Amino acid sequence: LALNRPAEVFPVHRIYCIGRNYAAHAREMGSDPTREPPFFFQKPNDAIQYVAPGQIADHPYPALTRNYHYEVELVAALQHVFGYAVGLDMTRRDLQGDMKDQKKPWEIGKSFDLSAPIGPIHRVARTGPFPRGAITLAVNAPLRAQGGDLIYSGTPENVGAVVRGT
Ligand SMILES: O=C(O)/C=C/C(=O)CC(=O)C(=O)O
Repeated sequence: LALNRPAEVFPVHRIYCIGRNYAAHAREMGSDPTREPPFFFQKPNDAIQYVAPGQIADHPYPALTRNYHYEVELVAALQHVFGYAVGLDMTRRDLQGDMKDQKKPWEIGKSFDLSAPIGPIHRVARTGPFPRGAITLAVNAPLRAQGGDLIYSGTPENVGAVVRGT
């Protein structure tokens, strides 16, 4: 995975995502954030779709779903914390919902090719830590969402459906 300086890369080992890390997102998905702590799920390495700064990526609308969602998240690249990036935890929400109903793992809804688009990693040595700050996503222009191993830290709230391109 590329860093924000040319010719430097971060070798990705595992991709962990934190589920229901933000109370507002737990609520918007219909669960009660006071009843359970956050938890982890994983995406495979080929979920990564690197998007260079200033580029518009061609992201395929995946098979099987009729309700494909974006979730924008702060990503921490670990070696302690080596750096930060902004990533999307793309979600086949209808398939995830079916698995939730059956109390089964969410893999089919969360863990598929290109389901983890991500920008460059910014070294923490240059940025410093982020004790607070906004995470924003512009969907076709307007702002919609705030908010070794990569930790997708969970979406704050305001997830939304992806509209199939032409
Ligand atoms: O509770 C749900 O129905 C859905 C939760 C998620 O999709 C969890 C996340 O991916 C997150 O918290 O970012």
